[in-house]
Amino acid sequence: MTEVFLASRNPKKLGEMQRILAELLPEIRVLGLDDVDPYDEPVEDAPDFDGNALLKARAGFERTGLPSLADDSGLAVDALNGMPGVLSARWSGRPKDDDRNNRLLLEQLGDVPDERRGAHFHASVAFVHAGGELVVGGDMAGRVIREPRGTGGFGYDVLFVPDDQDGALTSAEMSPEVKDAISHRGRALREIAALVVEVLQGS
Ligand SMILES: O=P(O)(O)OP(=O)(O)OP(=O)(O)OC[C@H]1O[C@@H](n2cnc3c(O)ncnc32)[C@H](O)[C@@H]1O
Ligand SMILES: [Mg+2]
Repeated sequence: MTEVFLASRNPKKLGEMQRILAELLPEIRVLGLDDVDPYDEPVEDAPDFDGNALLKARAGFERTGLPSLADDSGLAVDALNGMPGVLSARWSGRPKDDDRNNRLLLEQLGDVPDERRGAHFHASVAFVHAGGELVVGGDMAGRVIREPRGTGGFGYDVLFVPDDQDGALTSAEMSPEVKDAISHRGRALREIAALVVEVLQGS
């Protein structure tokens, strides 16, 4: 069984990446941080998504010796000048809490009219292995609505209506397959996939 380490503690994110990778490499085992001996995880203090993805993937490779992937992602809201951005996970403070983050975002955007509620998700996916490292990005454009809708996905999905798919459903109301097809994470992971497959099949 081919193994890749995915340096993430977010089970929903891990699940999405596992799903997308399984399509490309049916015999793949994706290990998360909970599946390996604990190590001191790096503080996600880089100024941008690429930097944070790389520092998580580098630490993963150094500690496990396995080809390692990491995703750093977030929601960039136009009316907030691109925030929460790299601060998305803990926007309303520690410990990380998706519902509290969503409530805070809604409050902050309370006076922002519909035509100025544009936003996009970004994911940077880094891949670090014995032969080198690479980072690629993907985006999903849309807008922030005024109350949560849907039970799928995670994080800010309940508040986000992607422009794709007629701009009707939130990314929490879409099937997992549709979200993967249009999401920031799906786009970035599919772009990096050829190299991942090559490295994993050769190992
Ligand atoms: O760092 P790891 O351990 O991978 O897990 P994390 O949840 O802390 O992940 P990030 O540091 O990359 O923060 C990403 C945050 O951005 C938000 N986010 C990212 N992708 C999302 C998506 O597809 N749908 C909804 N929210 C998303 C959500 O709040 C995440 O917690
Ligand atoms: Mg994080």
